[in-house]
Amino acid sequence: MAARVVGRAGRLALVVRSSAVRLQSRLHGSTGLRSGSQANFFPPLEDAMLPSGSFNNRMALITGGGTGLGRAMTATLSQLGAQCIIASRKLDVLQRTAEEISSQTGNKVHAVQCDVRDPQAVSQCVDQIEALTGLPDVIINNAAGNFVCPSERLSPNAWKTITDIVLNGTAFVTLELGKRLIQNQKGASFLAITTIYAESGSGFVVPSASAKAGVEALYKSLAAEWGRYGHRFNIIQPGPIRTKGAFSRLDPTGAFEKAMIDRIPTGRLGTPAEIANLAAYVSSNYASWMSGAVIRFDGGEYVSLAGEFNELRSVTPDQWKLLEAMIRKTKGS
Ligand SMILES: CC/C=C\C/C=C\CC/C=C/C=C/C(=O)SCCNC(=O)CCNC(=O)[C@H](O)C(C)(C)COP(=O)(O)OP(=O)(O)OC[C@H]1O[C@@H](n2cnc3c(N)ncnc32)[C@H](O)[C@@H]1OP(=O)(O)O
Ligand SMILES: NC(=O)C1=CN([C@@H]2O[C@H](COP(=O)(O)OP(=O)(O)OC[C@H]3O[C@@H](n4cnc5c(N)ncnc54)[C@H](OP(=O)(O)O)[C@@H]3O)[C@@H](O)[C@H]2O)C=CC1
Repeated sequence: MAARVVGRAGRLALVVRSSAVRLQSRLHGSTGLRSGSQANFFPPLEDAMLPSGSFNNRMALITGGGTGLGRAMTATLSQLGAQCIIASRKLDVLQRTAEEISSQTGNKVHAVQCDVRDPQAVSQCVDQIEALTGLPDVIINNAAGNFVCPSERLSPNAWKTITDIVLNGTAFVTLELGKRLIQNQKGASFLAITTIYAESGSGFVVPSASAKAGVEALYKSLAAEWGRYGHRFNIIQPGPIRTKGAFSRLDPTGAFEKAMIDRIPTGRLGTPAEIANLAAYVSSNYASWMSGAVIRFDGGEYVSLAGEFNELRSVTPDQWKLLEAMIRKTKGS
């Protein structure tokens, strides 16, 4: 009896699987029933969302602001009136970005070299910022390092490099600025950019997952402790958004991108402008009651990966009739 049930279930699974695969390949190539078409429902809007002038007379520090998502956040804040400071290791990249953005927005963007792994360099960078603009009102901890690697291949220095940039770097920048802001009785909005796997953990990016989880604990803890000094601490967990920095280190051959898009319910990657709008909102006075928040911004990827039954999206209506009939026939346990 048991063998008959297993046999029938096995045959059904095969039928369901093979017809789903046939349908998938007819509609969308070899994999992914759902990629592409539903993205039309979710077009990305690229223009700045907040009223112009929302950041007038405000200073914003964005670490890693020379490239990728940090650059997009800088462009949006600058467009909305902020004077921005971007900081990272490569001064030439920072200077190019700063010139490009200020020439478009008419607002000054300053470039300051800083390796966030070095607490002394961070302290000197903050000295420079104080001299250039005064202490910032907005701090976005966006700088990061990452690469995919089986954990058994990680050297101690590989582990240290990622955790130093992501966790220690964020802590050094946050503590240095926090202490000086407290001394000067000035409030500020702190935002950390983490990732959806800071919550779940993920194989093959273990130093990054561990360090990003640490950043989330740091920001939630300080949200509780430093509200009394006028500081807000929030976190954005982005899903996949194409940048050279991330994609060259996480998907160097491009082999995983389609599978990744297929599992995103909104059917597409995010865009830098979309996350820049969210970061601007969280950092603005429109969000002055938001602190300790963790905002997942991933097109639905996290819940899509988490739900055990989500693969049933590929079951067709005819197959559902068959499945329902089988389930209804079952009596007792
Ligand atoms: C389908 C998937 C596609 C995309 C997925 C998209 C979204 C999913 C969620 C994504 C989350 C993304 C999170 C991110 O953080 S993306 C940000 C990526 N950007 C960067 O990493 C920019 C900065 N990175 C760097 O500068 C370098 O990559 C590095 C290595 C982090 C730091 O450079 P540095 O010069 O300081 O360090 P090195 O001396 O080169 O290396 C130090 C140490 O690490 C070892 N190492 C380096 N690379 C590797 C590697 N690929 N594999 C294993 N080990 C590596 C290196 O050998 C050194 O160790 P020792 O030899 O000294 O022992
Ligand atoms: N793109 C994506 O899909 C996702 C990105 N994220 C997060 O978004 C943020 C931005 O990533 P993204 O724009 O994609 O990638 P980038 O590689 O473009 O950005 C990383 C930035 O960090 C800076 N940086 C690296 N190491 C240091 C250091 N030691 N000191 C100071 N700055 C440093 C780099 O500048 P420099 O080399 O000049 O130092 C670079 O500008 C990161 O926090 C990342 O973890 C999270 C989830 C998904």
